[in-house]
Amino acid sequence: MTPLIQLTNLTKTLKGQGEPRSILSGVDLTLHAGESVAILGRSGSGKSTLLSLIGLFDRPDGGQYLLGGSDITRVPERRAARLRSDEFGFVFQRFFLLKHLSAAQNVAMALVNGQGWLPRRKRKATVMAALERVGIAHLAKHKPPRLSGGEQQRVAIARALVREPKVLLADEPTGALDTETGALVIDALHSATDRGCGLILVTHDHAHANRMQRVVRLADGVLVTERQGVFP
Ligand SMILES: Nc1ncnc2c1ncn2[C@@H]1O[C@H](COP(=O)(O)OP(=O)(O)OP(=O)(O)O)[C@@H](O)[C@H]1O
Repeated sequence: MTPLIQLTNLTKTLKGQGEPRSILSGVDLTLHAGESVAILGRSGSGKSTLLSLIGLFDRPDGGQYLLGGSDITRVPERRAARLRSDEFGFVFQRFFLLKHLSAAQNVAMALVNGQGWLPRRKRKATVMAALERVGIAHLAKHKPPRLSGGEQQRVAIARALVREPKVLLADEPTGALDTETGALVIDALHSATDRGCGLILVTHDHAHANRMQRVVRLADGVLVTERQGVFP
C-alpha cells in the first residue's frame, strides 16, 4: 500500500541572525493510513520544525517528501495552501478558538474554507458528528470561556477533523493540560485513526507517546525508532 507520507533523508538548516544551524540532517519517516506515530525529543531538537515541513508551512533544503506517492518536496506555496486545507488537520498547544462563537460554530468555521458553503442541515450534522467523535456533542452550544482546557482542546480537535483530513498533526496538544485531561485529549486524537487518518503527535509526555502505535525520537537531526508498531 502506498504510504500517506514518506520522508527520505530530509534536511533543514535554519538561518537566523547568527550562523546557519542544521536542525534536520537526514530524517526518514513513513506513515500509513490509520497509523499513529509519536515524536519525542529534547527541547530545541527540531520537532516543531519537522512538523512544519510535514504540514507544508515550510520546505526542506534537501531530501524527498512524498504525500500519497506524489512528490511535494518543492511544492509552490499556492498548491501547498490547498494541500494544507484539503489533506491536513492541525492541533496546537494553544486552542485558537474564537471566544464569542459556540463550540459548534468554531468547528463550523473549518467548513467555510475551500469547500463552499454546505446546506445548513448537512453542515449541522457534519459539525455534530465531529463533536460526537471527540465526546463533547453535549457541549455544542457552549462558548469557550465556559469550557475547561481539555474540552476546548477537544473542540479544536473536532475542528481539525471535520473536513476528514488524511493526516492529523498535533504539536504538544496536551502541553497546557494536566495528565488526566491530557489523556482524554489523546483519546480524541486517536479517534482520528479509526477512519484511516494518519496521526503524528509531538509530545514530551512518555505516557501519551506510548499510546501511539509507534514512537520515534528526534536526536542529532535524525529520527530514531524507540518502539516499533505493528503495521499489517
Ligand atoms: N525561524 C527560526 N529561525 C532560527 N532558528 C529557529 C527558528 N525556528 C526555530 N529555530 C531554532 O531551531 C531549533 C529547533 O526548534 P524547534 O521549535 O523545531 O524545536 P522543538 O524540538 O520543537 O522544541 P520544543 O520542544 O522546545 O518546542 C531551536 O534551537 C530553535 O531555537
